[in-house]
Amino acid sequence: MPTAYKRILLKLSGEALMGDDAYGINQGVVSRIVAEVAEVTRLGVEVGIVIGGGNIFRGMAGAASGMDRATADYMGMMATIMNAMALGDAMRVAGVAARVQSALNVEQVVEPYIRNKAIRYLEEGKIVIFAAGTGNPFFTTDTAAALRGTEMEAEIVLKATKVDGIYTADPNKDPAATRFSKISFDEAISRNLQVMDATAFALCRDQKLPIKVFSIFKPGALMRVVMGEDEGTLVHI
Ligand SMILES: Nc1ncnc2c1ncn2[C@@H]1O[C@H](COP(=O)(O)OP(=O)(O)OP(=O)(O)O)[C@@H](O)[C@H]1O
Ligand SMILES: O=c1ccn([C@@H]2O[C@H](COP(=O)(O)O)[C@@H](O)[C@H]2O)c(=O)[nH]1
Repeated sequence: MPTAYKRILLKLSGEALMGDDAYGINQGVVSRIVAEVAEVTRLGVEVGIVIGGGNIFRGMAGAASGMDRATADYMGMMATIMNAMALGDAMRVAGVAARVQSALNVEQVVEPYIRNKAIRYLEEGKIVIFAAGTGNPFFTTDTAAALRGTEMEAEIVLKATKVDGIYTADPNKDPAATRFSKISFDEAISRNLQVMDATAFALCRDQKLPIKVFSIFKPGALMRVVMGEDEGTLVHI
């Protein structure tokens, strides 16, 4: 069976990397994610990854506690670099070819984001892990996923998160919330659904780049999404 997509941009939740731990990176979780991504690349799918930072630092929390927002956001972006390095190293251990590129310059540690080089890596079958979000404060890694997905000419952004799709309300707060199997960008934005920020939704809508939201905790879900099976919630034009 052919895959539904040739090139995908996978947004991995930072918070999901904690597993059952209180913070940080759970190696068991990271190894399982690496195995699932590797399985997809073996089918010939080109994979770019944007990783979040919520397991280490979230800028809004810093700002809420009195820290300058931009400073807090730069700390958040640096947290995503740590996650990207951990993921890249787990890929190396698993024998999976991967490169980390950062939107903030930390050249002694990882290479800078260079669009053409990233595309070449993807064409060579290497996974590219995009670190440091967009490189700008006041944004999120969801928006970075929309941006890199557009730049890489991916066919879809896959948001792998802690819930199994988009609900009428946050399912962690409202047990009566029901899941959409698909929803338009306009409806997701007008309903102000907080699963993804409005900037990310708007960029994907304008670039006609669909999004699929699914659970990172559900084994095999990534493969099912890549095979075009019914999984999670599709956000469409
Ligand atoms: N309408 C909704 N449908 C689904 N989830 C929602 C909704 N509204 C809010 N959420 C919340 O959004 C969360 C996912 O977004 P969040 O930004 O917290 O995580 P992430 O982007 O996957 O992770 P990170 O920011 O750590 O990288 C879910 O865990 C859920 O609690
Ligand atoms: O483009 C970006 C991306 C991220 N940030 C900051 O990093 C943290 C962590 O990212 P999450 O998307 O929440 O996982 C975020 O809260 C921002 O503080 C950023 O400033 N710019």
